[in-house]
Amino acid sequence: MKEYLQLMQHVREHGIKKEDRTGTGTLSVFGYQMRFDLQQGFPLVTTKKCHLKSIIHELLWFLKGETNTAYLKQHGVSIWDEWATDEGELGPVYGAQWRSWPAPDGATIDQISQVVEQIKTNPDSRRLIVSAWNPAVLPDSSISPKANAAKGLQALPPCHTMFQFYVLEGKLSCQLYQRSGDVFLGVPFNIASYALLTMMVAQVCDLEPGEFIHTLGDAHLYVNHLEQADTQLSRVPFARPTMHINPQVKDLSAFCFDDFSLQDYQAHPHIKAPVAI
Ligand SMILES: Nc1nc(=O)c2c([nH]1)NC[C@@H]1CN(c3ccc(C(=O)N[C@@H](CCC(=O)O)C(=O)O)cc3)CN21
Ligand SMILES: O=c1ccn([C@H]2C[C@H](O)[C@@H](COP(=O)(O)O)O2)c(=O)[nH]1
Repeated sequence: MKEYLQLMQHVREHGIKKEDRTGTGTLSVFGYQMRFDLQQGFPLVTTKKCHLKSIIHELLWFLKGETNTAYLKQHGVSIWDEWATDEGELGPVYGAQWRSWPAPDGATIDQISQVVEQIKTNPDSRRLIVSAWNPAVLPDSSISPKANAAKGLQALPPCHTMFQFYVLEGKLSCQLYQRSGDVFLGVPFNIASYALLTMMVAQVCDLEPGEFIHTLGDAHLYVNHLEQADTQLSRVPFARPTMHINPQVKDLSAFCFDDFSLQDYQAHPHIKAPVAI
């Protein structure tokens, strides 16, 4: 995972001090791209142990179209708790926009089913896009994430805002535009999550996985993550692990946690860091 370490090194060296919504302060760069060939192993960061269980459950939760943390809680995943109301509501975040984007006539649009159908029937299309960025439900930035969720708005505007698929020579690639990336905590999750999504969509469309291309807007290291970043930068990455997916699943909505198994994941010890709220 040298690609990830290069991003971290780049932000550490060239990032400029920038204030942010959370009041923490960051080192920030604008615009950065990484490419991961999914035929060369699964891109899970190895310079700190990453909690793949949380990543898989979060992705399955998005795909179920859910926006309440109840499913995550049931599976011991707490990464969204800080932004949710006491009832677990996050407002219409990713799951809602992916699977039930509200149309003007009152109907809802299942962007995920539509894009899978298009990949199968019209693979040369240049319109294979899913967007989570819906200006009608963006939060009011003068109130807290929880207060927004209580009002039926998104607790946080989507960070992974839109992704596009591309089919060439039997391989499926995916490019994500992420408007804002917390390089230490969020980005390792985002890379693994979209790599997995690409593999799952490839399998249900009878394609091989190609590349995952990760394009970042504001890529930042929070100033209270610098020591942790330096520890990581002093470590040498291990070879990538391999992800096995149950080959029998041919419907994107039918995947469950036990359909995934990661092999040969060798990683340096976990590094703790506080999350900026
Ligand atoms: N500041 C910030 N960074 C993020 O990455 C982030 C947000 N806010 N808000 C919304 C979601 C929630 N995500 C999160 C939140 C927490 C962790 C985190 O604390 N990770 C720890 C523990 C992992 C676990 O419990 O499984 C880690 O060491 O990776 C990761 C992603 C990604 N997003
Ligand atoms: O999937 C995610 C979700 C969130 N983040 C990070 C990026 C920022 O540090 C915060 C969101 O704050 P904004 O002020 O809305 O940009 O969360 C991430 O890296 N990945």
